Amino acid sequence: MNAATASLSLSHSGSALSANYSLSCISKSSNKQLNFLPSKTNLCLQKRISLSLSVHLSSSSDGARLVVEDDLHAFLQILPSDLRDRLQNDSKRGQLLEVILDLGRLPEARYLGEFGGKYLRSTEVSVEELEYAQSAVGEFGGDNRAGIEGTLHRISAIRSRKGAIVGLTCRVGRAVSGHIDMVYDLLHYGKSILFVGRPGVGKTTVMREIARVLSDEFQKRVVIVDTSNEIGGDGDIPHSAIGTARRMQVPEPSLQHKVMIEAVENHMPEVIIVDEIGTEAEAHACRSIAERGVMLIGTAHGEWLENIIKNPILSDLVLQLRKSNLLVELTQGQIGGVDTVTLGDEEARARRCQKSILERKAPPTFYFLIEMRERHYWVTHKTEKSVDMLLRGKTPLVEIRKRDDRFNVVVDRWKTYDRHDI
Ligand SMILES: Nc1ncnc2c1ncn2[C@@H]1O[C@H](COP(=O)(O)OP(=O)(O)OP(=O)(O)O)[C@@H](O)[C@H]1O
Repeated sequence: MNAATASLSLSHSGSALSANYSLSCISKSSNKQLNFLPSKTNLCLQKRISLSLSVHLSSSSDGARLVVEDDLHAFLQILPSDLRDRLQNDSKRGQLLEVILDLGRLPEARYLGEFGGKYLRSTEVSVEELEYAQSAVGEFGGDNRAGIEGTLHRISAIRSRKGAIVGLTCRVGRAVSGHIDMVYDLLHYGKSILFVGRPGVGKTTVMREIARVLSDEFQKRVVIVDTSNEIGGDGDIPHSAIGTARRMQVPEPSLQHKVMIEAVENHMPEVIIVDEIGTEAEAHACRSIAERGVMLIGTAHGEWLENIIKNPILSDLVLQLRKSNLLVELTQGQIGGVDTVTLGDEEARARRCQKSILERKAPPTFYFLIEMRERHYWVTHKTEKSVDMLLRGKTPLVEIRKRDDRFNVVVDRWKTYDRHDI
């Protein structure tokens, strides 16, 4: 795998910066020029006077595949100056995931994957340093998250009982182009897709790229319901990483479901993108949107499809039980909060199944469910089929999508589902 890093700095003073930049490289195999970034990007920066973009390329030996763009310079500005200098010269800064600032503790940097974490100095974080960081970021919302205007970085606060900020988790946001290869073919179906995966595996980052590809390449009317401004970045003008997708901000996280419905009723979207579906109201809003024929791209916390089936709040995303008139009793199910339908002998014989089965009464809201096990290792379910198999105690067949050591996407079809194969 080849990797290249390019740094680009732009300086400006005034209210708006119009930057012309393009990045291209020559594919070794075809000798073709590949363009990764738009040749003209308008960056409206109200306050910042300089901008530094780091662009990292991860590529296979026959051509570039992934372009990762961060704005680490803006991120570093909110940190104490000694940490800023240290991270600026850090050889692993391309892998920096988060900086943790907890009052009275040593500041820590956490890196992607195998790089782990490390303390950044031997003295504790002070109140003043937390206050400085707080003043350098936008306002914290009801979900205790804030951003840095014009960037994709996310700053999350931990508060004392009195409401004072005593800890900050500062996450580096990145715009990634090329990772969409993992699911590009699925987008052609126009069906809803739910991504699940542990925190930090890259769900939001992939939402962003899907928004861009569906709006710019597929020419769809895409609306992002952006609860903490994490997909489209902080500020009223969304980041160019979402392409021409429109972004609706959410005044208060508990209103996410209302904004989802408002998006459909007022703005005629063909696609709605929503991160972190976590409440019953949001799950119902998803169903209602899907029933109106709008494609949904969403994420939820949980590692496996079974986590969603067993979660009484989210299970509506993947199944809805049918109360068959053939049922003779309803008992507490073998699967989490799901009920078991017990069939009469005749019906069980006719269906050649056990007497106790679990049934859906409607197709799942999300046609595909993707378990993001690792950044480059995804398990794809056809939700309806997999749910039916799991409810009957059988093992579904799935598709494994991963990158090989040359960074090409490899799709293994008809694989037996195994929760522990990575
Ligand atoms: N393909 C990628 N290449 C490089 N960095 C990436 C990639 N995908 C994600 N990242 C980085 O990994 C970190 C976590 O990504 P992201 O916020 O998308 O995860 P997440 O699964 O949405 O997490 P959470 O559930 O906590 O919101 C971010 O710093 C992001 O910039």
